Amino acid sequence: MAPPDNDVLWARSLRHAHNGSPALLGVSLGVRQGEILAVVGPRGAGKSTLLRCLSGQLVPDQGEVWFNSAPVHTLTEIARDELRRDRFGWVGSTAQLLPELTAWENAALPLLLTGTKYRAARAAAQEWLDRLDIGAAARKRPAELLQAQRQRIAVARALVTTPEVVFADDPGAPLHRPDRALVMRTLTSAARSHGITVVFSACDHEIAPFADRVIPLVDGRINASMPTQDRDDRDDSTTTARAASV
Ligand SMILES: Nc1ncnc2c1ncn2[C@@H]1O[C@H](COP(=O)(O)OP(=O)(O)OP(=O)(O)O)[C@@H](O)[C@H]1O
Repeated sequence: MAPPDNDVLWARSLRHAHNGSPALLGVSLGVRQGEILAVVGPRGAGKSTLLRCLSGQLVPDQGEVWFNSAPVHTLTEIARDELRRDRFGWVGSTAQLLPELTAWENAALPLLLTGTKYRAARAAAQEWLDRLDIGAAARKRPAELLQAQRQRIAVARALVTTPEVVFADDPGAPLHRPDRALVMRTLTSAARSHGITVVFSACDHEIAPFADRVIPLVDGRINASMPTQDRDDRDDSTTTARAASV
Protein backbone atom coordinates (compact mmCIF):
# COMPACT_ATOMS: atom_id res chain seq x y z
CA MET A 1 0.00 0.00 0.00
CA ALA A 2 1.47 3.41 -0.97
CA PRO A 3 1.42 6.26 1.55
CA PRO A 4 -1.00 9.18 1.38
CA ASP A 5 0.26 11.93 -0.95
CA ASN A 6 0.56 14.61 1.72
CA ASP A 7 2.71 12.53 4.09
CA VAL A 8 6.46 12.78 3.59
CA LEU A 9 6.96 9.88 5.98
CA TRP A 10 4.49 7.15 6.70
CA ALA A 11 4.66 4.00 8.81
CA ARG A 12 2.17 1.19 9.12
CA SER A 13 1.92 -1.49 11.83
CA LEU A 14 5.55 -1.38 12.89
CA ARG A 15 6.66 -4.23 15.13
CA HIS A 16 10.18 -4.80 16.32
CA ALA A 17 11.90 -6.79 19.05
CA HIS A 18 15.51 -6.60 20.26
CA ASN A 19 16.81 -10.09 21.00
CA GLY A 20 13.26 -11.30 21.59
CA SER A 21 12.36 -8.35 23.80
CA PRO A 22 9.52 -6.37 22.17
CA ALA A 23 10.15 -2.67 21.58
CA LEU A 24 7.42 -1.76 19.05
CA LEU A 25 4.04 -3.47 19.07
CA GLY A 26 2.21 -2.10 16.05
CA VAL A 27 2.82 1.60 15.50
CA SER A 28 1.29 3.49 12.60
CA LEU A 29 1.81 7.16 11.88
CA GLY A 30 2.13 9.75 9.16
CA VAL A 31 4.27 12.88 9.09
CA ARG A 32 3.36 15.80 6.86
CA GLN A 33 5.88 17.79 4.81
CA GLY A 34 7.42 20.47 7.04
CA GLU A 35 5.73 19.16 10.18
CA ILE A 36 7.52 19.03 13.52
CA LEU A 37 6.38 15.87 15.25
CA ALA A 38 7.27 14.86 18.81
CA VAL A 39 7.14 11.26 20.02
CA VAL A 40 6.92 11.44 23.79
CA GLY A 41 7.08 8.58 26.27
CA PRO A 42 8.89 7.19 29.30
CA ARG A 43 12.24 5.43 29.18
CA GLY A 44 12.02 2.15 27.31
CA ALA A 45 8.79 3.13 25.54
CA GLY A 46 10.33 2.36 22.14
CA LYS A 47 11.03 5.93 20.97
CA SER A 48 14.59 5.27 19.76
CA THR A 49 13.53 2.05 18.06
CA LEU A 50 10.73 3.93 16.28
CA LEU A 51 13.02 6.74 15.09
CA ARG A 52 15.63 4.21 13.95
CA CYS A 53 12.97 2.33 11.95
CA LEU A 54 11.61 5.54 10.42
CA SER A 55 15.08 6.73 9.43
CA GLY A 56 16.13 3.42 7.86
CA GLN A 57 18.80 2.62 10.44
CA LEU A 58 16.83 -0.42 11.48
CA VAL A 59 14.55 -2.64 9.42
CA PRO A 60 11.42 -3.44 11.45
CA ASP A 61 10.53 -7.10 11.99
CA GLN A 62 7.08 -6.31 10.59
CA GLY A 63 5.35 -3.34 9.03
CA GLU A 64 6.14 -0.71 6.43
CA VAL A 65 8.01 2.58 6.36
CA TRP A 66 7.63 4.87 3.37
CA PHE A 67 9.58 8.04 2.59
CA ASN A 68 7.57 9.74 -0.16
CA SER A 69 7.21 6.93 -2.70
CA ALA A 70 10.22 4.91 -1.44
CA PRO A 71 9.48 1.76 0.61
CA VAL A 72 12.29 2.18 3.15
CA HIS A 73 11.61 -1.23 4.74
CA THR A 74 12.45 -3.06 1.48
CA LEU A 75 15.49 -1.03 0.42
CA THR A 76 18.94 -2.62 0.47
CA GLU A 77 21.33 -1.56 3.20
CA ILE A 78 23.30 0.50 0.65
CA ALA A 79 20.14 2.30 -0.53
CA ARG A 80 19.14 3.00 3.08
CA ASP A 81 22.63 4.38 3.80
CA GLU A 82 22.32 6.65 0.76
CA LEU A 83 18.88 7.80 1.87
CA ARG A 84 20.19 8.65 5.32
CA ARG A 85 23.24 10.41 3.88
CA ASP A 86 21.43 12.39 1.15
CA ARG A 87 17.93 13.08 2.46
CA PHE A 88 17.94 12.71 6.27
CA GLY A 89 19.74 14.27 9.21
CA TRP A 90 20.20 12.70 12.62
CA VAL A 91 20.77 14.18 16.07
CA GLY A 92 21.34 11.77 18.94
CA SER A 93 21.02 12.34 22.66
CA THR A 94 24.78 12.91 22.81
CA ALA A 95 26.60 15.08 20.29
CA GLN A 96 29.20 12.48 19.24
CA LEU A 97 31.56 15.03 17.75
CA LEU A 98 35.04 14.10 16.60
CA PRO A 99 37.32 15.54 19.30
CA GLU A 100 40.23 16.35 16.98
CA LEU A 101 38.07 18.49 14.67
CA THR A 102 36.91 22.05 15.29
CA ALA A 103 33.23 22.93 15.65
CA TRP A 104 32.90 24.00 12.03
CA GLU A 105 34.74 20.92 10.76
CA ASN A 106 32.38 18.71 12.76
CA ALA A 107 29.37 20.58 11.41
CA ALA A 108 30.73 20.39 7.85
CA LEU A 109 31.57 16.69 8.01
CA PRO A 110 28.54 15.38 6.02
CA LEU A 111 29.47 17.78 3.20
CA LEU A 112 33.22 17.06 3.32
CA LEU A 113 32.56 13.32 3.23
CA THR A 114 30.43 13.63 0.12
CA GLY A 115 32.90 15.65 -1.90
CA THR A 116 31.82 19.25 -1.30
CA LYS A 117 34.81 21.57 -1.73
CA TYR A 118 36.47 22.66 1.52
CA ARG A 119 35.63 26.35 1.09
CA ALA A 120 31.96 25.74 0.29
CA ALA A 121 31.60 23.22 3.13
CA ARG A 122 33.16 25.69 5.53
CA ALA A 123 30.83 28.49 4.43
CA ALA A 124 27.75 26.26 4.78
CA ALA A 125 28.81 25.03 8.23
CA GLN A 126 29.50 28.58 9.40
CA GLU A 127 26.06 29.69 8.16
CA TRP A 128 24.32 26.97 10.16
CA LEU A 129 26.45 27.62 13.23
CA ASP A 130 25.48 31.30 12.99
CA ARG A 131 21.78 30.44 12.61
CA LEU A 132 22.04 28.28 15.72
CA ASP A 133 23.79 31.12 17.62
CA ILE A 134 27.01 29.17 17.99
CA GLY A 135 29.00 30.80 15.20
CA ALA A 136 31.54 32.34 17.57
CA ALA A 137 32.65 28.86 18.63
CA ALA A 138 33.41 27.72 15.06
CA ARG A 139 37.16 27.31 15.62
CA LYS A 140 36.91 25.66 19.02
CA ARG A 141 37.27 21.95 19.63
CA PRO A 142 34.56 19.97 21.44
CA ALA A 143 36.57 19.75 24.67
CA GLU A 144 36.55 23.57 24.93
CA LEU A 145 32.76 23.75 24.66
CA LEU A 146 29.83 23.25 27.00
CA GLN A 147 27.52 20.28 26.48
CA ALA A 148 24.68 22.48 25.16
CA GLN A 149 27.09 24.09 22.68
CA ARG A 150 28.28 20.67 21.53
CA GLN A 151 24.69 19.58 21.04
CA ARG A 152 23.98 22.64 18.89
CA ILE A 153 26.98 21.73 16.74
CA ALA A 154 25.43 18.27 16.33
CA VAL A 155 22.23 20.03 15.23
CA ALA A 156 24.23 22.09 12.71
CA ARG A 157 25.82 18.86 11.41
CA ALA A 158 22.32 17.38 10.93
CA LEU A 159 21.07 20.47 9.08
CA VAL A 160 24.15 21.32 6.99
CA THR A 161 23.02 19.26 3.98
CA THR A 162 19.53 20.86 4.21
CA PRO A 163 17.96 17.41 4.52
CA GLU A 164 14.28 16.72 3.94
CA VAL A 165 13.78 15.13 7.36
CA VAL A 166 15.75 15.50 10.58
CA PHE A 167 15.37 12.83 13.24
CA ALA A 168 16.37 13.90 16.73
CA ASP A 169 16.43 11.18 19.37
CA ASP A 170 15.90 12.91 22.70
CA PRO A 171 18.40 15.64 21.78
CA GLY A 172 17.93 17.45 25.09
CA ALA A 173 18.32 14.36 27.27
CA PRO A 174 21.69 15.12 28.89
CA LEU A 175 21.03 18.83 29.31
CA HIS A 176 19.61 21.00 32.08
CA ARG A 177 16.16 22.43 31.48
CA PRO A 178 17.16 25.86 30.08
CA ASP A 179 19.78 24.30 27.80
CA ARG A 180 17.28 21.68 26.68
CA ALA A 181 14.84 24.43 25.71
CA LEU A 182 17.61 26.30 23.89
CA VAL A 183 18.61 23.26 21.83
CA MET A 184 14.99 22.45 21.00
CA ARG A 185 14.22 26.05 20.10
CA THR A 186 17.24 26.41 17.80
CA LEU A 187 16.61 23.05 16.13
CA THR A 188 12.90 23.58 15.53
CA SER A 189 13.06 27.23 14.48
CA ALA A 190 15.95 26.59 12.04
CA ALA A 191 14.10 23.59 10.58
CA ARG A 192 10.83 25.52 10.36
CA SER A 193 12.42 28.43 8.51
CA HIS A 194 13.82 26.00 5.91
CA GLY A 195 10.73 23.80 5.57
CA ILE A 196 12.59 20.79 7.00
CA THR A 197 10.42 18.07 8.53
CA VAL A 198 11.46 17.07 12.06
CA VAL A 199 10.64 13.95 14.05
CA PHE A 200 12.02 14.13 17.57
CA SER A 201 11.61 12.09 20.72
CA ALA A 202 11.59 13.13 24.35
CA CYS A 203 10.75 11.69 27.75
CA ASP A 204 8.69 14.61 28.98
CA HIS A 205 5.79 16.67 27.70
CA GLU A 206 7.62 19.95 28.42
CA ILE A 207 8.88 19.86 24.84
CA ALA A 208 5.31 19.95 23.47
CA PRO A 209 5.43 23.69 22.65
CA PHE A 210 8.22 23.03 20.14
CA ALA A 211 6.15 20.52 18.15
CA ASP A 212 3.21 20.86 15.78
CA ARG A 213 1.93 17.53 17.03
CA VAL A 214 2.72 15.19 19.92
CA ILE A 215 2.31 11.41 19.80
CA PRO A 216 2.38 9.61 23.17
CA LEU A 217 4.24 6.28 23.05
CA VAL A 218 4.07 3.77 25.92
CA ASP A 219 5.31 0.17 25.96
CA GLY A 220 5.79 0.12 22.20
CA ARG A 221 2.31 1.39 21.39
CA ILE A 222 0.78 4.75 20.69
CA ASN A 223 -1.14 5.38 23.88
CA ALA A 224 -4.78 5.57 22.85
CA SER A 225 -5.84 6.83 26.28
CA MET A 226 -3.65 9.93 25.79
CA PRO A 227 -4.82 11.86 22.74
CA THR A 228 -2.28 12.90 20.15
CA GLN A 229 -2.27 16.65 20.10
CA ASP A 230 -2.05 19.14 17.28
CA ARG A 231 -0.60 22.55 18.03
CA ASP A 232 -3.89 24.13 16.86
CA ASP A 233 -6.10 22.10 19.16
CA ARG A 234 -3.84 21.57 22.15
CA ASP A 235 -5.98 23.93 24.25
CA ASP A 236 -9.17 21.93 23.86
CA SER A 237 -7.41 18.52 23.79
CA THR A 238 -9.12 17.43 20.61
CA THR A 239 -7.99 14.00 19.55
CA THR A 240 -6.48 13.73 16.12
CA ALA A 241 -6.96 10.68 14.01
CA ARG A 242 -3.54 10.84 12.37
CA ALA A 243 -1.84 8.30 14.60
CA ALA A 244 -2.97 5.01 15.94
CA SER A 245 -1.71 1.77 17.38
CA VAL A 246 -2.94 -1.14 15.37
N1 LIG B 1 20.02 -2.88 21.16
C1 LIG B 1 19.14 -3.36 22.03
N2 LIG B 1 19.24 -4.61 22.53
C2 LIG B 1 18.35 -5.10 23.40
N3 LIG B 1 17.26 -4.42 23.84
C3 LIG B 1 17.11 -3.16 23.40
C4 LIG B 1 18.03 -2.57 22.46
N4 LIG B 1 17.59 -1.32 22.18
C5 LIG B 1 16.47 -1.14 22.90
N5 LIG B 1 16.18 -2.23 23.63
C6 LIG B 1 15.02 -2.41 24.50
O1 LIG B 1 13.87 -2.11 23.74
C7 LIG B 1 12.94 -1.35 24.51
C8 LIG B 1 12.70 -0.02 23.83
O2 LIG B 1 13.93 0.70 23.86
P1 LIG B 1 14.09 2.13 23.18
O3 LIG B 1 15.52 2.55 23.38
O4 LIG B 1 13.56 2.09 21.82
O5 LIG B 1 13.13 3.01 24.10
P2 LIG B 1 13.19 4.57 24.42
O6 LIG B 1 11.79 5.00 24.62
O7 LIG B 1 14.00 5.27 23.38
O8 LIG B 1 13.97 4.60 25.78
P3 LIG B 1 15.02 5.71 26.33
O9 LIG B 1 14.23 6.96 26.57
O10 LIG B 1 15.54 5.10 27.58
O11 LIG B 1 16.08 5.84 25.26
C9 LIG B 1 13.54 -1.23 25.90
O12 LIG B 1 13.02 -2.27 26.69
C10 LIG B 1 15.01 -1.43 25.66
O13 LIG B 1 15.65 -1.98 26.79
